[in-house]
This record gives sequence, C-alpha cells and structure tokens, in this order.
Amino acid sequence: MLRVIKNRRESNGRKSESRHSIQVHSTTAEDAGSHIEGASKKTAWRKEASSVLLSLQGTYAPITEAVILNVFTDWTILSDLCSGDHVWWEIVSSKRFCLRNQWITINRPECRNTFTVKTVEEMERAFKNARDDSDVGVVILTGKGTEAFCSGGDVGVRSREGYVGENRIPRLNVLDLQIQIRRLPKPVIAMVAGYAVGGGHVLQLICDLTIAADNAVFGQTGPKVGSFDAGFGVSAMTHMIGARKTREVWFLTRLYDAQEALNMGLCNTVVPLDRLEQETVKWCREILQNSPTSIRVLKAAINATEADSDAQAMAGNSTLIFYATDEAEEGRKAYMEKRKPDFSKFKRLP
Ligand SMILES: CC(C)(COP(=O)(O)OP(=O)(O)OC[C@H]1O[C@@H](n2cnc3c(N)ncnc32)[C@H](O)[C@@H]1OP(=O)(O)O)[C@@H](O)C(=O)NCCC(=O)NCCSC(=O)c1cc(O)c2ccccc2c1O
Repeated sequence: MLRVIKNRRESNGRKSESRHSIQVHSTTAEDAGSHIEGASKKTAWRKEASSVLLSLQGTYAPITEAVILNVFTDWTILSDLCSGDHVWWEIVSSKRFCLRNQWITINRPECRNTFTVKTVEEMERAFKNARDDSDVGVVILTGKGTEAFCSGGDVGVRSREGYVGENRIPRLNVLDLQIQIRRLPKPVIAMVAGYAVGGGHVLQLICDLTIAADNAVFGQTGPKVGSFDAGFGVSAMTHMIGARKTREVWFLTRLYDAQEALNMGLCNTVVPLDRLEQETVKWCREILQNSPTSIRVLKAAINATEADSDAQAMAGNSTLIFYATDEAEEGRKAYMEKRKPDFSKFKRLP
C-alpha cells in the first residue's frame, strides 16, 4: 500500500520542513527499502519535499515510522520519526540500511546544536535503538548543519540545580548518555563540522573516533560559563592528549582549529567540509569489514584503561553542587547577558 500525505509539523515552536508521508506494508528491512526507492522515484512531489515520512506496517519492528532523507542520493536513508510512541523533536535518528549504520543528529542548529534535557533523553533512546538493532554496526553522532557539532548544554535552561526539562526537574542527564556511549558494544564515530565545545566537546571525546571537517573548532568553555566536567571531560582528554595539554584546554578555555586539534590528538583526521560525510562513510565501511566481536571487545578494553564511571559520578556531583553557587551563577548570567564574566569577588581559598 502506498499513500502520500503532505503535512507540516511544529517542533518546540520552531517550524520544521514540510514532510510527505508514504505508508508501506513490508515484512523485512530490505523489502521496505525497495518500496521506498520505488516510491521516491515515482512521486512528482519529491522536488518540494525535503524529507518524507514513512510508516512501516509490517513485522519489521524497530522502525514504526520513519523519514526518508535525501531521496536523491544512492542510499536508502531512513530516519526514525517515532520509536514506539515517542516522536523525535530535537534530534534526527536515521538508518542507512545498505551501510549498516545509524546516524544520530542533534537537530538544534539555531543555537549551535546545544542540548537540553529532552535532546539528551532522545539521544539516549536513539542509542538504545542502535544498540538493540542487529542491522546496525556503527553509530555516527553529528549535528545538523555545518556551523556546529554541538556547543554543549543549553545555558538558557540551566538552573542552580542543573538543566531544567519540560517537567521542571533539573538534571545533568548528559552524564548518563556519556556512559551509554562508552558501553555501547559498537563503535561510535563523531562527525564534526563547526563547533564542538563545552559539553559538546566532551561528547566528541567520548566517541570512539572523530572525523573532523576543516571548519571544525574544538574547546572547553566551562570555566568561562561557571561549569566543568571533571569526569570523562578530564579523564578521557588526559588519556588522549596528556595532562599538560588537558590543563591548557581547561584552564585557558581557548578554542582550537581542526589542524591544531589533529596535532594534539583530539581527532583522528581532518577533511574538507564537502568530503566529511564521504570520509565518515569510508571509515565505517572499513570497520564493518572486520569481526564485530573483535571490535566490541577492543572498544571495551581501550575504555577500561581510563578512569571509571564511579569517578565520573563523583565529578558530576561536584558540578551539581557548584551550579548552586553565586560563582557558577555569575558565569551563566554573563553568558546569557552576552558580557564577560566577573569572577573577581570569588575567593581563592588556601
Ligand atoms: C559555540 C559558540 C562559540 C558559537 O559562537 P558563534 O559566534 O558562532 O554563535 P553565537 O554565539 O552567536 O550562537 C548562536 C546562538 O546560539 C546560542 N548558543 C550557542 N551556544 C549556546 C549554549 N551553550 N547555550 C545557550 N545558547 C547557546 C547563542 O546564544 C546564540 O543565540 P542568539 O539568540 O543570540 O542568536 C558560542 O555560541 C559559545 O561559546 N557558546 C557557549 C558554549 C558553552 O559555554 N557551552 C556550555 C558549556 S557547559 C556544558 O556544556 C555542560 C553541560 C552539562 O550537561 C554538564 C553536565 C555535567 C558536568 C558538566 C556539564 C557541562 O559543562
């Protein structure tokens, strides 16, 4: 069955692209793929559609509804619009069947792909789906657009008790996401264009590999905005670039261009922006040719050489306590008021 419906949706007050719906009965992923390709070729509306909503009704359970992005490319690209009764608002989660990889894209380009409690909850769900889906061999984490991979927590929703979600409960849930990415028994690649700063930079550190575009900018901004990640944000970085450089990155809060980041060891390679996706796919293909069990064990073994999640939890608790102070509040307020923070009145205790 094929049905085409035009629709428009609002996400958190932001208008998203117009979408077209197709409903397809299918029993397998491959079968669904061929339906979609056929459908997208036939339809006259494809010119005006930037994405297509697809409802899969069949025994292929992991995707109940999906968006086909990029119908003009060679690949069948599916994006979960819903998983179960859940709709994505702040991310896009898309799967490329033939490439066996899952793309998780932070979808808040208007604020440099900052994350909120909701963004993180959606990422947690998308990573869980990727873990459970045996068709997926590699996960790619990225940000929508070319301006930013992710610029960290949304300072606008930070309170003295953490980042506040829709239910008004403050949380630091990105710390759970970090653990989830590290425990995922499949490689996670950060595909970085533009800014990867603050908590966004920690996310790229947590990923197993980082492919950067030549416009990428890396750095930790925490001490400027009254924050720090003294968990993996420090242990993973120290492991990666050494203690001296880690101190420089955190103490000075400088930003580093892609070449500097590569020289430091913060990313694996740098490619021109227009080749970023192609290069990322190339790395995925090479990984996917190898034994999944070997990769799984090696990922865990490499991570086991770093500080553990208990230390990360202790560090997270200290951030939580810090957010309640006037010192942290000065950093947050200054950022929101677009001024330099004034930390001069805060004591340096002996
Ligand atoms: C990223 C930038 C360097 C980009 O600069 P640029 O000049 O290109 O763009 P703008 O500054 O004009 O930004 C456009 C637009 O986006 C808004 N925005 C950007 N980043 C944020 C943000 N993090 N929070 C809120 N809003 C943001 C910006 O205000 C503009 O909005 P307009 O309305 O004015 O158009 C630059 O934007 C920048 O430096 N951003 C701040 C980066 C930052 O400090 N991030 C937060 C660090 S703290 C953190 O991420 C964090 C989160 C956690 O959950 C933790 C948990 C546990 C421990 C530690 C945590 C932690 O440290």
